[in-house]
Amino acid sequence: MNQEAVRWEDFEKIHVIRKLKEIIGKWWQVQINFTDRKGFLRNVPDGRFFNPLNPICQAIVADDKGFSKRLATARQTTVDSMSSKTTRVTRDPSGFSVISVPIHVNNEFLGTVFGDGFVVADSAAEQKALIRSYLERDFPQRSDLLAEVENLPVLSEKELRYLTELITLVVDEILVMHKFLDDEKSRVSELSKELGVRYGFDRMIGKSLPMQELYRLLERICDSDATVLIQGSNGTGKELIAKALHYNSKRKSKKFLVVNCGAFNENLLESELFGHIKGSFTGAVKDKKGLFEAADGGTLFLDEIGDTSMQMQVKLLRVLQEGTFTPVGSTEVKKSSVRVLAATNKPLVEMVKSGEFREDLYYRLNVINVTVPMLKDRKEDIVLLADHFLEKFAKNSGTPKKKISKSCLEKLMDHDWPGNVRELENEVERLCVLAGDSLDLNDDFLSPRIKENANKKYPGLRVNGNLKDSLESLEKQMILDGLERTGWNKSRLAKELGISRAGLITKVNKYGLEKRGG
Ligand SMILES: Nc1ncnc2c1ncn2[C@@H]1O[C@H](COP(=O)(O)OP(=O)(O)OP(=O)(O)O)[C@@H](O)[C@H]1O
Repeated sequence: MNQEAVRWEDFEKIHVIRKLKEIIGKWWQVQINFTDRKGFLRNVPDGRFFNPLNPICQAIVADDKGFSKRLATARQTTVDSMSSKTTRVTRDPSGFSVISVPIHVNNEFLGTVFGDGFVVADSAAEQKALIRSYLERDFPQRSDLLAEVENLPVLSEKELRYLTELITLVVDEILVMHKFLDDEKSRVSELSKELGVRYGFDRMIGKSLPMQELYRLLERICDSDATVLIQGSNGTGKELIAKALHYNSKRKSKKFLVVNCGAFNENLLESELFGHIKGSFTGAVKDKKGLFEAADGGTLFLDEIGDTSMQMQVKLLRVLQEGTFTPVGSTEVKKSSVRVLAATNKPLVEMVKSGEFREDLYYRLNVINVTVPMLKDRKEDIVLLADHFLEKFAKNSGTPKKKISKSCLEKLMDHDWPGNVRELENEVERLCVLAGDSLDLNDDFLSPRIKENANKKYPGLRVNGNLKDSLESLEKQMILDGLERTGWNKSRLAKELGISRAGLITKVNKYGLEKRGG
């Protein structure tokens, strides 16, 4: 796959990485996290989790200012690691040691494996003093924390080497995973055979565990005549599943017909499903076959079944139980051998309880239940799906296939996709259209809600409201972080920020960032 995303969430699922993190935490109370190429901490549940064994670090991240300092340290360390290619052990402004090992895949910098919350033997006394004064200044009420300074893990040179080795093992695991991803596409068929992994069923795409289970279920039920109830949120692929069931069944040479039960009023739906005879109502100028008759021998897909009235539910029950129905205005009982598939995004069980849906019909429909997972619960499918939609767009528009940038794909992975696969399909199409002739799809073209959502994960960056306020808040944050990082060395920071020292001093005064007590 030439455009794999960095799958930060998946790193946590790798057994070896989990074990290594556990060991590092247990031995040295060092919390291992990942930073992306911009230095943002990833996979930090709730944004704040920190090694519970280290009470000082816990207190720091629970405090807004302390947490933002930690983020600033992670950011700066990552930026410094970008060009170094080697492990860096540095110190954050509060006195703790920080270790970061860069992750490079195919010469591309992806981010770092980042650890903090310890001190090193050589400078332990000096670091502890710094930490004490930091705690006294920022946590004046927490004298208990001062006592904990003595319990902080002090790493000897040898231990630091071990720690580096263990973190490098974490990086190695990540590289192995990326290698696997790169090779993945070319090995799809081989893998399918070796591991029994399915990348699709009919035109359905997805290789996540829930989709694998779904394919297995579909395989087992496609040839049966039993009614199937397909449940899932909007855009999860219910209709696609219904089609796949039909075209993989012995009925495939017969018709597959779809009716959206929510789109008709009671009378029209009845006529649509069962047909009518001429003159049975105004506008019935000739006899019309209903879908149950037209789909005889094939499959009828009743979409939005949760939207049908109680009267219609009685009629549906009859045709499902007896295979018979009567066209509107007729007395003739007709027979049909149709396989019925029904779908809904409504909670039918609840509706049965509240009396809005007939229990007998529910059981009659739900002989086999297929529940389609939401896209946010199978994010590993996003890459494959996006690739599939890029290919589809290229084919339909007769243009070369475009490529989604890594950072853009990362944002797609961060989004929760309330509209599921349909929303993703629309987003990829939008990206392709907005990119015009360009083959590279980058963040600029993403929908604002997806961009915003990604930014929300990074505290400190405001993306809504007044532009001037947002820029000022970002400027203030950058200056504060920089001052702390450089130990209030304004000349150095001014140089780093690319502004004059006088300009920096004006801004420091404007934002009231003068060092307290200094
Ligand atoms: N697993 C998948 N692989 C490829 N395309 C998919 C997949 N799931 C959904 N799609 C595509 O996403 C779009 C929405 O799917 P579909 O209409 O089947 O969803 P639905 O659950 O029936 O939606 P609704 O509840 O809104 O009717 C379609 O274009 C479909 O082809």
